[in-house]
Amino acid sequence: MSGPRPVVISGPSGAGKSTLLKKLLKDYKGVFGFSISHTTRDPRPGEVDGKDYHFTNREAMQEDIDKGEFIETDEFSGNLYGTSKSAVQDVRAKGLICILDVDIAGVRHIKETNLDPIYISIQPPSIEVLEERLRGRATETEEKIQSRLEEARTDMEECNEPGLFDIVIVNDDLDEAYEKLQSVLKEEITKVQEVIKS
Ligand SMILES: Nc1ncnc2c1ncn2[C@@H]1O[C@H](COP(=O)(O)OP(=O)(O)OP(=O)(O)O)[C@@H](O)[C@H]1O
Ligand SMILES: Nc1nc2c(ncn2[C@@H]2O[C@H](COP(=O)(O)O)[C@@H](O)[C@H]2O)c(=O)[nH]1
Repeated sequence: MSGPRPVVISGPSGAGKSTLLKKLLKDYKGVFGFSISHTTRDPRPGEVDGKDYHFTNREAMQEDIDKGEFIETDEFSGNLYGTSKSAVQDVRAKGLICILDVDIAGVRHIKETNLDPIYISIQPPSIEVLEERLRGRATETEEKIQSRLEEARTDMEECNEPGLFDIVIVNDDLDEAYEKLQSVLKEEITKVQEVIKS
């Protein structure tokens, strides 16, 4: 499919991906579109089905996976997550920059496809800060916090693997991290803005 390059955002749970993406989507209305993933986890307070995720159950999701409807899926912290082909096509059909928020296993799966996105890793300044953020968000049980921190240790080690990401952004100061994110995406943003103007 032609159009702007998609963007894959990855990084440990609690690093600040959603915070940065919400700002980006708000500041660049009509430029970006979010690929709405499927998940078997329960919605958090305030999350909306069909907006934040397609909340589903394991049986239904497995059936759709077996039908070949997903680009990639992964088991993360006891739940199934996945990007459906239609989630990406819906955004790209509108000429928008498609943003995918996936874990590091998802990044590796996407590398095997012909999507050709820009790969960005958002990292916390340290595991201690990450733990504080996860606890501060107050959305996970103690067991889930521990399992997410375990996944985070692997992510923090693997993110600097040569060729895996185009850029690793450390989200310490939010404004600085957002500046870096915008600057990596500038070329694609400009392309879409020029199409809008023409
Ligand atoms: N630079 C920052 N400084 C301080 N707090 C931050 C910063 N960035 C994000 N946070 C806070 O950290 C918490 C986790 O952020 P967020 O939910 O965006 O993480 P995430 O990477 O999207 O996690 P997940 O993958 O679990 O969805 C939130 O409470 C958010 O407000
Ligand atoms: N491989 C995939 N990973 C995904 C997808 N959607 C989200 N995620 C990742 O899951 C964890 C946890 O997310 P949370 O919303 O439960 O906190 C996080 O790292 C996301 O990036 C997906 O479609 N595929």
